[in-house]
Amino acid sequence: MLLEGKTVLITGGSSGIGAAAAVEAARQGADVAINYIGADAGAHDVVARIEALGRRGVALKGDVAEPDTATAFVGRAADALGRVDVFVSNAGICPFHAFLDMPAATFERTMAVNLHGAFYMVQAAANRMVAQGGGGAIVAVSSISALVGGEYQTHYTPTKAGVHSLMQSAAIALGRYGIRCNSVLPGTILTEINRDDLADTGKRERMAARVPLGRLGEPEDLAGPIVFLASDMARYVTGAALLVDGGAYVNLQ
Ligand SMILES: NC(=O)C1=CN([C@@H]2O[C@H](COP(=O)(O)OP(=O)(O)OC[C@H]3O[C@@H](n4cnc5c(N)ncnc54)[C@H](OP(=O)(O)O)[C@@H]3O)[C@@H](O)[C@H]2O)C=CC1
Ligand SMILES: C[C@H](O)[C@@H]1OC(=O)[C@H](O)[C@@H]1O
Repeated sequence: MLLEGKTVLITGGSSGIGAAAAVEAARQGADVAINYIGADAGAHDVVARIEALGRRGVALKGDVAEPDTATAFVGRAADALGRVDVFVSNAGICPFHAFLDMPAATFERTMAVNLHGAFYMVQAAANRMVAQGGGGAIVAVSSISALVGGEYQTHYTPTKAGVHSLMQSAAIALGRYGIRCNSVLPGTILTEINRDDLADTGKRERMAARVPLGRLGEPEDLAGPIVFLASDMARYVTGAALLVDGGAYVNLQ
């Protein structure tokens, strides 16, 4: 098991990629704490799946856009589970909208959740790891959207580029403490975040058609890469970004 005896904290763990990563971390031997903002039923289901694997699970509600949520989540999770070995910054939103009439509130909320939230959470987790000693691993869920654009994502893609950049700089700042920082860059993964957008069958088929592996992703497709980067198997990997997109990015023609 890749994470035996470790404790893993994941933001946005109540659904989609975060939920899949939480359950896989438990399957790989970790106790897991998840943060979420509203989906009590989803969070409780993930905790039940963690406990069914014989591990401890904790769900803590809070808005990652609020700086205090970060210290509260890391502190309460560490109190419950003992320490913080792995931190996965995953919570995010993508309210699709055209550029020219993008409401300021939509732009600012997307920045606050996706980028500011990641910063506060990673900072709080890193401070805990430094204080407890022994190093650690941080994995941030960025996106293929850190590298390419989207017409209805002009507020969103900069946040994903920012998260990718945050991991690069944090890798330098935290290397001396033995804390590794990496990002995963998912392609299009079928989750709640894009359920409405991909209800457009034409768009969904066009998106799938550009994937060399022939399908859009499932949340479980991210679980292995996240666990790998979190594990000691990746002990000399830091500041790296791992595309998990079925080959979509390289498919120019
Ligand atoms: N799906 C995709 O195609 C891709 C997704 N990503 C990224 O993956 C990450 C996870 O998204 P995905 O699994 O797809 O989407 P989901 O909508 O399924 O999951 C989003 C998670 O984030 C939580 N969340 C949202 N806002 C907040 C907040 N303010 N504070 C705390 N938690 C919050 C949600 O909690 P709750 O359930 O309580 O609302 C939920 O647990 C995001 O960062 C996204 O940008 C990257 C590339 C592609
Ligand atoms: C939510 C989108 O479908 C998804 O988000 C990303 O980051 C990917 O690039 C997809 O566009």
